[in-house]
Amino acid sequence: MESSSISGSKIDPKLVLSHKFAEDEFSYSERDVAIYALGVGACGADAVDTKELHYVYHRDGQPFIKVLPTFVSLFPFKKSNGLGLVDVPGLNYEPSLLLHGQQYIEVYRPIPSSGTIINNASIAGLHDKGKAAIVELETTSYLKETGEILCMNRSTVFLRGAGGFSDSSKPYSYTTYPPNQIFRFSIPKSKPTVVYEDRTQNSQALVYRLSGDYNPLHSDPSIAEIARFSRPIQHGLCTLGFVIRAVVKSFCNGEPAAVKSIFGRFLLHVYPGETLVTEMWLQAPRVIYQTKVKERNKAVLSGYVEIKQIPSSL
Ligand SMILES: CCCCCCC/C=C/C(=O)SCCNC(=O)CCNC(=O)[C@H](O)C(C)(C)COP(=O)(O)OP(=O)(O)OC[C@H]1O[C@@H](n2cnc3c(N)ncnc32)[C@H](O)[C@@H]1OP(=O)(O)O
Repeated sequence: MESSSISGSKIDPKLVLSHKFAEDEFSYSERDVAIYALGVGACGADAVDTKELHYVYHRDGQPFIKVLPTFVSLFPFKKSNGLGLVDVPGLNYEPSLLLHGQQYIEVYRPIPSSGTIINNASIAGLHDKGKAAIVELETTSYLKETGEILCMNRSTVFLRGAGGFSDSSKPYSYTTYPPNQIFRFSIPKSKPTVVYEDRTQNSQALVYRLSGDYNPLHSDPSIAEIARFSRPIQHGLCTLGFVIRAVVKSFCNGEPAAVKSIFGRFLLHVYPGETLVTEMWLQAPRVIYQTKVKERNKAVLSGYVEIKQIPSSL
């Protein structure tokens, strides 16, 4: 296999994997946490929801607002040069054809409602899928004040048209992490433990982008068309935020600090305004989930959440 199908999309694995990102620092406030929560639909169905108001408001005098575990999925976007996958030597691709493929998150301690974070990023994987290249960006985030590790994000991007860079008959595939780190799961055939339905707003992506992912694929009809969609699509991480909020509500009594790790694979795009129906199966300590878009009856996301302690009432 040699060069790729889209001109200008040439990948040099050696160069890509040897790239070193500069350390990044950024701060966030409770306002950022609340805007994120609204962007992933918190209180969207019920403004006084007792399991959600604490994400956006100091309910009953609580000193800090609570932070959804997926808030940390924003951290890789806080790089000084934006997305983090631009200006990587040897990584040439057509940006309008980039799609978010998967997200894996580990949260090691309670997420503060404000703080200063230091990010360390590296390329953790590169795969040649022929029609596409897959790149995995791993970002470990530390609390600046104490130096403690807070979380890790592994973001997988699917670069349509950028595959075909292997120089042997075996497709190139490399990761820096052990394959067993991500739990292999299949969607159970049994009846789900909980089914949760949530309608996204027509303006959902326009609200979500204010949290820091300004890719015009999610806001600009002409860019969406170049990317081969009929209209702007929802950010994958916005959909993931909706789903994990449903898991926290259904299995953690609304307590976001109960979440240990999260995995999600984006199976198909979501258009803002569509209804997400999430089926969840409790397989302690995990909740396996699959989300479908009701209007098209298509699966759009599946994965699992690992929970520290399942309430005994479940
Ligand atoms: C700072 C971090 C950067 C983060 C990125 C930020 C940019 C954000 C962009 C978005 O939010 S885009 C919106 C969210 N994403 C989507 O809507 C994508 C939805 N998924 C799809 O449309 C499809 O799944 C796909 C990605 C186009 C792939 O479908 P396709 O039919 O082309 O693939 P297959 O033929 O089934 O498989 C080929 C090969 O690739 C592997 N694979 C398939 N899907 C994924 C995936 N989602 N993630 C990772 N890998 C995937 C699949 O296993 C096959 O590999 P092999 O099994 O053959 O080895």
